[in-house]
Formats: sequence, structure tokens, C-alpha cells
Amino acid sequence: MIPKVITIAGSDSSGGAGIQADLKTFQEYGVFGFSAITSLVTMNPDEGWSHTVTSLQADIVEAELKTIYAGAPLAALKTGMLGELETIRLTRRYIEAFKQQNVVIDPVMACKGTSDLLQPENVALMTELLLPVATITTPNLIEAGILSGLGELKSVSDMEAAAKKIMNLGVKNVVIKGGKRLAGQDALDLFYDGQAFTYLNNEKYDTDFNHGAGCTFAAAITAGLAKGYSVKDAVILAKKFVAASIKHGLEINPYLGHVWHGAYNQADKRMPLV
Ligand SMILES: Nc1ncnc2c1ncn2[C@@H]1O[C@H](COP(=O)(O)OP(=O)(O)O)[C@@H](O)[C@H]1O
Ligand SMILES: Cc1ncc(COP(=O)(O)O)c(C=O)c1O
Repeated sequence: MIPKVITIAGSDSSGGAGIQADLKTFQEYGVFGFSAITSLVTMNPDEGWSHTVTSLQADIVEAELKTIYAGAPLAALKTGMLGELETIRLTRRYIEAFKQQNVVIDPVMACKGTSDLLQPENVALMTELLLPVATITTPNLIEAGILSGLGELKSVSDMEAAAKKIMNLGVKNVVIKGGKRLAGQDALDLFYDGQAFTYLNNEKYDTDFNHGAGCTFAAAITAGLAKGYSVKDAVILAKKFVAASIKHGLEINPYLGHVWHGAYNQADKRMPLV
């Protein structure tokens, strides 16, 4: 039977990140995706592509979760942008009530291209309630600096120190995405399971068409876990998948470019969108 997977995340109307990235990635991996939308992200071309995040009320999210969990058990769960504080509490309740395995927490704190961080209380509650029940969390360099309390991370040894601190928050595994932000020729990510560090390397592509990379990476890990891969193997496979999606990134409009989630199965159908 096809593994069923849920994403609890925001909608990115521009189609590259959030729920849209997750569902496209699930499809590419051959798992069946469900979505509970927590917030709506819109961008205004008349105001320099400024972002607006509109959170949905938690009772709407609860109605979505009820719908989704009415069926057979789900093989994996991913979270992204979580909106209201009550939605974070609700997510924790569902993980516990349904003994949800394979929980991937992408600690989204900002949209790429903006420096507006989400509310600190949102990050604090996510850390308190979701990391202790997570299989893995997937912070980027900025998020890892915040979660670890170490601030700006500039080197691999900074990332190692941050990974150890993040493990102390109760999560079972962490992968810190050095990505484009870490200086150097490679896009290096660090996986830590509490025992050993694994260094994930890929050529750093010279592109700005990377909107949605983080969501796609976490969604690919979720799908890999749902398919029965070990956590480490799911991360290794996801790294390859996200690298291909960045390599085949697309200019979407004058303001930004997206990763191409279809880089594996739809690569030959790729064409300019204009
Ligand atoms: N220019 C790039 N070339 C290759 N891989 C990249 C590049 N930018 C990001 N990545 C990879 O994409 C994934 C998502 O990373 P990142 O873009 O830092 O996440 P986020 O969207 O959360 O900020 C990571 O595996 C990272 O190493
Ligand atoms: C709903 C939503 N979630 C998450 C993100 C983060 O995107 P990325 O994968 O580029 O970090 C965004 C960015 O716009 C978003 O709109």
C-alpha cells in the first residue's frame, strides 16, 4: 500500500515553498500527501514583493487534522510554518494521540528573501512541544544559530557545536543546512544522531533560484522515512533530491526563482515558464 504522509505547514501562493513544495515532493517520491494548511503567505509585486503571512485559526487547522486522521495511520508527518501558537499545541496533541512515528520538524522561522523572523514565542513553543517528539529537525544556518543559542554560525565546527546543543532540546536527530550561507565551494550540511557526525556535500550551484529548497529537503526526508529508509539514508537521499531540484531551478517571475521539485521524474518536461 502506498505510504500516506501529512504536512502541517503554510501555503506559499507562489508555488515554490510551503505546502506546495511538500506535496510536489511527496508525489515525486511516490508517497500520498495530505495537507493541513496553517497560514497563507502572499507576496505583493506592487510593493517590492513584500510578504504577508496570514495565520489561519487553530480550529480550522483542527478540522483539517480531523479529516486527515480519520483514515488509516500515516507513515510520516512534517511540519513547516505553523501559524498560531494553538496550532503548535494541536500538532503536539495529534502526534501523541495517534502515536505518530517519523516526525520531521522543519523549524521555519522566516521566508527566504525576507529577514522578518517569526514571533520568538512561536519558536519557543515549537522548541518546547515539538522537538522532544521529533525524529529529526532540519534548521538552516540561521535557525540552528537561534535554536542552539550560539548566534551566528560561520564554520563547520560552529555547526558541530550547534548540533550538540540542539540535541539537548530532546530531538533524536538533527541536520543543519550550511547550504549557500556557509562560506566555501560546497553546499555542506551536517547530520548528527547524537553519536557521530555525517557530512553531506554537494557542489554549490551558482543560482538564486532556490526558493523552496528548505521545504523540499525536509519533505524529501519525510517521504524517505515513510518509505522505510533509516533516518541517515533518508537524509542522504533528500540531499541528492534537493540538489537536483536546485540545479534545475526555474525563473518563476521577475522577483524570484523556485527549485524544480520535478527534477527527477519530470526533468525532460522542463521548459521555460514564459
Ligand atoms: N546553491 C546551492 N547549491 C547546492 N545546494 C544548495 C544550495 N543552496 C542550498 N542548498 C541545499 O539545499 C538544502 C536547503 O538549504 P537552505 O536553502 O539553506 O534551506 P532554507 O530554505 O531552509 O534556508 C540544503 O541541503 C542545502 O545544502
Ligand atoms: C509557507 C512557507 N513556508 C516556508 C517557507 C520557507 O521557504 P524555503 O524552503 O525557501 O526556506 C516559505 C517561504 O516563502 C513559505 O512561504
